[in-house]
Amino acid sequence: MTLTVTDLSIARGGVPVLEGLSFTLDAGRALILRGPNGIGKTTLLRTVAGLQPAISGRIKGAEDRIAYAGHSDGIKPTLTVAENLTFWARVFGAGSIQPALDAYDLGDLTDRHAGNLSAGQKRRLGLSRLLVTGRPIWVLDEPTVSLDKSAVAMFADAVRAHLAKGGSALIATHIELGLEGETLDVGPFKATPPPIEDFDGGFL
Ligand SMILES: Nc1ncnc2c1ncn2[C@@H]1O[C@H](COP(=O)(O)OP(=O)(O)OP(=O)(O)O)[C@@H](O)[C@H]1O
Repeated sequence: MTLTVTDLSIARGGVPVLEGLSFTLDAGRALILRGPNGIGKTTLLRTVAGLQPAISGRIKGAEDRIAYAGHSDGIKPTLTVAENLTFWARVFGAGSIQPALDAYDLGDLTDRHAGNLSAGQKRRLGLSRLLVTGRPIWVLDEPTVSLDKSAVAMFADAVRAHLAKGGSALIATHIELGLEGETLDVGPFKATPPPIEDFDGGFL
């Protein structure tokens, strides 16, 4: 099923950031979001993931189908790596955590408390969580932050495998991931700032 975003306008902190944005994301495809810092990529991903409402527009095909990985790793520091994945697998009703451990080379860290992992290891654990959700649409915000070169390759491999199985991915990133897919520059959709209605010209 295709994710369809139509004429979407979104705000952050009450301030419009993007307007008139439309795109589709088909099964088996990746869409890479580009745009400068502060343009509204995170706001767009949060809106698509259902974490905040849009000002206007429509999002179709997202209901109960999205796994979101934002800036925070979303891990539970007092649980071990294996316990974290088992927790999420139970939440989503998924099976074995082994494929997730294998994909991100976490096998030697299974009994380590997540709070004691390095930043890159935490990020690998956070991304491995996607694999136990069973959700078809991955919505990912700067997923490679803190990852070294080999971990970036693990991530790209995981996304390719997900797409090959009919999943899809919407990814905001500033780096080149080497993934096949389309790119959407959100810059042209920057919202027009609202007029300042109570400005007192006499102040000048
Ligand atoms: N909690 C908040 N309250 C008010 N404004 C915010 C909040 N978080 C972000 N903003 C503002 O909303 C705008 C869009 O931010 P957003 O995080 O969506 O941009 P981005 O494109 O993801 O940026 P980056 O590439 O730096 O991650 C920015 O101007 C930002 O300063």
